Amino acid sequence: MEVKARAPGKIILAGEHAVVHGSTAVAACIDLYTYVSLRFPSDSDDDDTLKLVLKDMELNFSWSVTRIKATLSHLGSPFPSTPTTCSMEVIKSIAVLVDEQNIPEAKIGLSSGATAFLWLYTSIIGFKPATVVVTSDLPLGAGLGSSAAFCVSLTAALLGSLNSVHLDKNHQGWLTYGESDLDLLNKWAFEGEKIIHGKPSGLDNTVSTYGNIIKFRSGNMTCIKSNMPLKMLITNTKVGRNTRALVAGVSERSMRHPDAMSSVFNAVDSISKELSTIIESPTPDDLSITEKEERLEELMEMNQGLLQCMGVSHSSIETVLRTTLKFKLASKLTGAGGGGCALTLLPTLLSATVVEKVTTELETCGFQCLIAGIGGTGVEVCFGGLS
Ligand SMILES: Nc1ncnc2c1ncn2[C@@H]1O[C@H](COP(=O)(O)OP(=O)(O)OP(=O)(O)O)[C@@H](O)[C@H]1O
Ligand SMILES: C[C@@](O)(CCO)CC(=O)[O-]
Ligand SMILES: [Mg+2]
Repeated sequence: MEVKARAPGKIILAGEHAVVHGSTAVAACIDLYTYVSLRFPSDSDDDDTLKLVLKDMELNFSWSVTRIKATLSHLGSPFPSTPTTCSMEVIKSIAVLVDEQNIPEAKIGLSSGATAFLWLYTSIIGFKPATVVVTSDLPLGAGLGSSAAFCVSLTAALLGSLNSVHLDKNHQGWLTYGESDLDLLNKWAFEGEKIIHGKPSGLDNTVSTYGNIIKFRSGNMTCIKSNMPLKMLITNTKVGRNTRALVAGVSERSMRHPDAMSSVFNAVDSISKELSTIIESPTPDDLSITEKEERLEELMEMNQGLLQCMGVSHSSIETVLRTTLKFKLASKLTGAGGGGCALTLLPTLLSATVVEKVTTELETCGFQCLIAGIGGTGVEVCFGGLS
């Protein structure tokens, strides 16, 4: 049997980092996906290996199931309906299994992904041989939620292989999970994100699971129905960074300056709330589309200033801000910052010539630009053929 799953990446319109400290954030999924295929060997195959193939990275991991079982069977796996946090002790045991794979130094960042994989696989499936193949449209470690899309798509494929989920396995093409299965899936993906991020807010896995545009605060989400066109240029500075280190850096700063940082987080909370109100408010209302766009641009600039206060901007992001400002366009970093991607609002009346000019200038700096569709469906699974 083969189960395929795909989960989208995301952009954060407002509230990254502050959301880890209890502020509101607004995020939308984008139409770039991570894909997972899960295949169990037939009973006649004499196969004792669990394989993880990271196709885009040209990396093949393979573990003996007997060896994994010797390391983890004391946990009582599998426990698919009880999402559980991987303890530090178990992370260390899994790290030994991952280290044995001799990941090249240049790709060592993938070890946290491999650790999350082993935790999710053994917790949900147990000790069974299988081959899991992962591919992704998303740049890794660039602020577009690759870690969450990885955890969500993997969990979707794993849960999809169980008989306990409520899915029509004869359906041809992509299928969405029902609400209670989605809730379970999201909880497991959050446990995977904890292994990769350290202290995630849950925003990224939630938007990848449920899709749409969401407002999120302290683990609770509300879907936002946008009443205006939202076209964003995404610029990838290609400066690598790691969300875990950036999140830890903000927490350290907030321990050194608790009062000042709490004011920063409060200001971000107000920005996210105002931004979601503007997006949702009916048009024509008291504000025209252009007026709404101007307010959004101002809020994005304010949010970017506060992200600078948190210490997560980067000279490459400042270059994007300066370049887009020459064309009177507002930008902010998106995701964890420290490099990675920036968002630029493209107003409805902006001419195609200006979009082309700004894109060319950003690309001349060595950056990569794209316009993604935002706010579509979240995670999906597939058992049959895909047309
Ligand atoms: N397709 C994938 N295959 C394996 N591991 C992955 C994959 N995608 C992400 N990861 C894991 O997630 C890590 C990147 O996560 P990180 O949170 O730092 O960045 P991001 O999720 O792309 O950005 P952000 O969290 O700011 O949105 C990778 O180093 C890897 O360990
Ligand atoms: C930086 C952060 O706010 C968003 C990363 O995409 C971390 C998180 O919310 O877990
Ligand atoms: Mg991430």
